[in-house]
Amino acid sequence: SVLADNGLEVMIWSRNQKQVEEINLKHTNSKYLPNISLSDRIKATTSIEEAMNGTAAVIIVAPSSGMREVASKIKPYVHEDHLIVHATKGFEPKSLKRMSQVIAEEFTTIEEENIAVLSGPSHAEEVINKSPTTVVISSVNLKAAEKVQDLFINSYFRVYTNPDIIGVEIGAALKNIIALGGGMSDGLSFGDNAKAALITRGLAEIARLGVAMGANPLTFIGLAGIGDLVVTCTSQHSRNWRAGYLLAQGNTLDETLKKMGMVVEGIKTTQAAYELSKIYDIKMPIASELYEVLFNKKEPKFAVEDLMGRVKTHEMEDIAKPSSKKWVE
Ligand SMILES: NC(=O)C1=CN([C@@H]2O[C@H](COP(=O)(O)OP(=O)(O)OC[C@H]3O[C@@H](n4cnc5c(N)ncnc54)[C@H](O)[C@@H]3O)[C@@H](O)[C@H]2O)C=CC1
Ligand SMILES: O=C(CO)COP(=O)(O)O
Repeated sequence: SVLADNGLEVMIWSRNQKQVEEINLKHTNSKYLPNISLSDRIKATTSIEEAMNGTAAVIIVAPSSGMREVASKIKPYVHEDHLIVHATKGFEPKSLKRMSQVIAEEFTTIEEENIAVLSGPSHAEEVINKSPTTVVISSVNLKAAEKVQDLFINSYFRVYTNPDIIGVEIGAALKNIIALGGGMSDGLSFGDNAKAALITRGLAEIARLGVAMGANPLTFIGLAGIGDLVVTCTSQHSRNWRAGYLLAQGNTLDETLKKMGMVVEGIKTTQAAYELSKIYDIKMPIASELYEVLFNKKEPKFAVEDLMGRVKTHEMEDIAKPSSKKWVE
C-alpha cells in the first residue's frame, strides 16, 4: 500500500487463489486487514512468472520458515539488476542463517549490494491507516539502501538508511522473543515496571548476542532495536504479544497457535536464539526461560520467579566503565 500510494504499480504473489481474487475484484484483503480498501494499483496473482514480469524490485515478506522456499520459486525469474528487499523478521530454522544470507545463497546471480532489509516498528494495521511510521532500510551499499529508501519514503512512512545489515536483521528477529514475554507479562497481570524491565533487559541480551554475531551495538538503540521492541512488547496488534498473553492464560503452545492462525515468528526464533546463545556462549536469561515455557512446559509464573531469583549482578555486566576509581576500593 505504501508503494501504491507512492504511485507504483504493485503485483502481489500469493498461493491462495481466493485471496488473489478478493484483492483483484474487491480491492480488499479481509482476513488480514478487515474494513480496509486497497488501492487499485495493487493487483495479485498466483503465478510467480506473472508477478515477476517487468518488475524492478521484489519485496519478499514470507515468514522466515518459508523464505528459502519462496526465494527458490522466484529464482528462475530474477535478473542481475533486480533489487531484492525483504521485511521478514526471523532466522532460518536449523541453519540459523539471517534472511539476507538465505537470499544471497539462493540468488547467486545477484550482487550482495542489491539485497536490502526493511525493518523497524511498523504494524501493518497502522501503516495501512497512514499512521506516522518510521523504519530503516539496510544494505551493504548505501546507494542500494537509498534506492529502496526512495521507493518507500512518503509523508506517513519515513525511511532511514542504516549500514548495519547484521544488526538490523538480528534486532528484528530477536525482539519477537521479548514480545512473547511482554504478552506473558500482561497475561499474568504484571504492571508497567515488569514491562519496562523486559524491554530493557531484553535489549541487553539482544545486543549481547548481536555484537557477538558481528552487529554494531548502536543499531540496537535504533528503530530496528529498541523501536521495534517497544512497539511489539506494548501493542495488541503484535501476534507475538498476543501469543504470549494466551500462553500466560494457560493455553498450550498448540492451542495458542491454533487461536492465532497467523505467523508467530518469536516461537521459532526462541529456539534459534537458544541455540545461538550456546554457539556464541552468550547469556540470554529471558530467551532461555521462554524456551523452557514454550518447549518444556514450564509455567510462566515459575519462569518469572527464576528470572527474578538469579544470582545478583551488575546492570552493565562487564562492559560499562565505572565513573570513579573508588568503585573497586
Ligand atoms: N504484520 C506486520 O505488521 C509485520 C510483519 N513483518 C514480518 O513479515 C513476515 C510475514 O508476516 P505476516 O505477513 O504478518 O504474516 P501472516 O501470517 O499474516 O501472513 C503470512 C503469509 O505468508 C504465506 N506463506 C507462509 N509460508 C509461505 C510459503 N512457504 N510460500 C508462500 N506463502 C507463504 C501465508 O499463507 C500468509 O498469507 C514475518 O517475518 C513478520 O515478522 C514485518 C513487519 C511488520
Ligand atoms: O514486527 C512487527 C511490527 O514491527 C509485527 O510484529 P508481530 O509479528 O508480533 O505482529
